[in-house]
Amino acid sequence: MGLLGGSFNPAHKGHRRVSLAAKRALALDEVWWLVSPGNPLKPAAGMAPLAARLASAERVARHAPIRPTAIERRLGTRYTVDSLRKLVRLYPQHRFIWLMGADNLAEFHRWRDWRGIARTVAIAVVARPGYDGRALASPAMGWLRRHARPAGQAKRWTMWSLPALVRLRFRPDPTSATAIRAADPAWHRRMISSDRSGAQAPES
Ligand SMILES: Nc1ncnc2c1ncn2[C@@H]1O[C@H](COP(=O)(O)OP(=O)(O)OP(=O)(O)O)[C@@H](O)[C@H]1O
Ligand SMILES: O=C(O)c1ccc[n+]([C@@H]2O[C@H](COP(=O)([O-])O)[C@@H](O)[C@H]2O)c1
Repeated sequence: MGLLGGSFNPAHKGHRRVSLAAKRALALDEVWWLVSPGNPLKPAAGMAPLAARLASAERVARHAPIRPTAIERRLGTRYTVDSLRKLVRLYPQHRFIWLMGADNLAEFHRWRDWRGIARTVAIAVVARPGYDGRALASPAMGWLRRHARPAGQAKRWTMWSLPALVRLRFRPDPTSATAIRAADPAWHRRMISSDRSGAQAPES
């Protein structure tokens, strides 16, 4: 399974494209979207309610092998390292790979126990316009570089010993939630609040 964590404030076609391209490149069954209760590094101001963000994710993921979830709310976790440790225990039948855009890799050294994340699951980084240079020069990459695997072997990721990092290059997609919010600050008011915001386990 691929895991794409995010604020999804709101979800957009970049999330969908990246997920489907990663699914193909890594031969994944599905991509689960972890719609975050709140990114620990982002201010709460300007963050739409979880129900609206999850509803936007459900809309964007429609008819795709993508499962939007608010599982971190159910697990009571906010830091990725905690979420991943719980998911790995909860779903021993699955192997997980963490997907993230290059913008997140550029900041990865600020995440709680980021080396612990890399020791828990494999990581796939997707190129993102404007961020790739910074991501490559980032403090986390200084450590992760020695664990890099060739993209040509990406489909074998479940065989890799950890830590393992693969950089995937697809046609870059410049879509960003920041630009969408700037053009339409009230987007979340139109989202029908969903009963499912209580965060289904993906298989429940
Ligand atoms: N266009 C894109 N190309 C590659 N990765 C992306 C793209 N958009 C989002 N991502 C990745 O998806 C994950 C969730 O992103 P997020 O929900 O923060 O969207 P965003 O567009 O980056 O939002 P914001 O502009 O508010 O920071 C992150 O790992 C991010 O890097
Ligand atoms: O665990 C951390 O310290 C941490 C710090 C910043 C971001 N994250 C996670 O990174 C993912 C992407 O967040 P965002 O807001 O850039 O979409 C999301 O799952 C967050 O919970 C996690």
